[in-house]
Amino acid sequence: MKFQLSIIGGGVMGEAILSRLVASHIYVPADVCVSDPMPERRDLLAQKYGVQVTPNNLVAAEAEIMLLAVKPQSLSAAAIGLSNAPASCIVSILAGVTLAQLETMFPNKPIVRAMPNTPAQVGAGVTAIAANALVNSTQLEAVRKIFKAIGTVVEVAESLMDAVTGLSGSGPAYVALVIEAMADGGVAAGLPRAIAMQLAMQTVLGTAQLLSETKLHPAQLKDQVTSPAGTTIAAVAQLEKAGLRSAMIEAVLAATHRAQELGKQ
Ligand SMILES: NC(=O)C1=CN([C@@H]2O[C@H](COP(=O)(O)OP(=O)(O)OC[C@H]3O[C@@H](n4cnc5c(N)ncnc54)[C@H](OP(=O)(O)O)[C@@H]3O)[C@@H](O)[C@H]2O)C=CC1
Ligand SMILES: O=C(O)[C@@H]1CCC=N1
Repeated sequence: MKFQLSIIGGGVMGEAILSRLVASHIYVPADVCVSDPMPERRDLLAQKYGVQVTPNNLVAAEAEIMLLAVKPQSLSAAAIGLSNAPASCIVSILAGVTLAQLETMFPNKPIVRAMPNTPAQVGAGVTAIAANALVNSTQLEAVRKIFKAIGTVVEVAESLMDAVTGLSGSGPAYVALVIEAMADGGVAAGLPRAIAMQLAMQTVLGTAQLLSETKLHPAQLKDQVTSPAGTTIAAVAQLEKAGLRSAMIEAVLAATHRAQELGKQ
């Protein structure tokens, strides 16, 4: 096979995955090909990572693993002529697009559906994967290795992939909104912007680390912070009044439903 790995679509996620794979020496850059329609994008990726680039998806399809990283709306166009792609294994990170749909486009191929997230850019992503019946253990291990390079990997039933998309796939945007809003609150209370941002970010990072390392339930942590008649319970009362928890639940459900809609297009 001409390439060990090809990435169809060198956008935000394509580059995030590529950058970590090259940095961790999982692939030799010359064995990787990225296909993208934009010449400027191709030039940038070739220069920055030393990989092969092409505007032609058929060229990129000559790879052991072909990773689809285009928008769901671009999939039909990107897949033209690829139904008999020589690729040994196909991996899709597209929101909403099901294994059944991919199996129709790529008949009789081993296919893995995956949902990573943007902390992949700094190796702190989380990716859920679900494979079809044709994926063998060597191929699954190779796919796991790709996603381990960008963070942690969990295997889920394919029926849960839209929910994963609604939670962790889209989740970095929710957390970013929370951090921005916390910093705005700090500024409203008189803190300089840069310090407010640092405090907000480190509070989110540190809290996630604390929960992860101690395995405390979030409610126990909240109880540890809330002194009787103190500052925190005054804030928590406001958050409950504003429906923060309900809003977050509805947000994850809305993103899950949207992923289901994207799969129906
Ligand atoms: N962004 C995120 O946080 C996450 C995204 N995803 C999924 O990853 C996929 C990519 O998302 P993202 O990286 O954000 O999107 P981007 O738009 O940044 O990247 C998609 C890339 O594919 C290129 N492209 C368009 N048409 C074709 C084609 N026919 N052949 C080859 N390349 C093509 C685009 O070029 P051009 O811009 O010129 O059209 C663009 O460079 C989506 O399906 C999304 O659902 C999954 C997890 C997280
Ligand atoms: O917003 C989207 O559709 C993509 C999928 C998950 C994160 N971003």
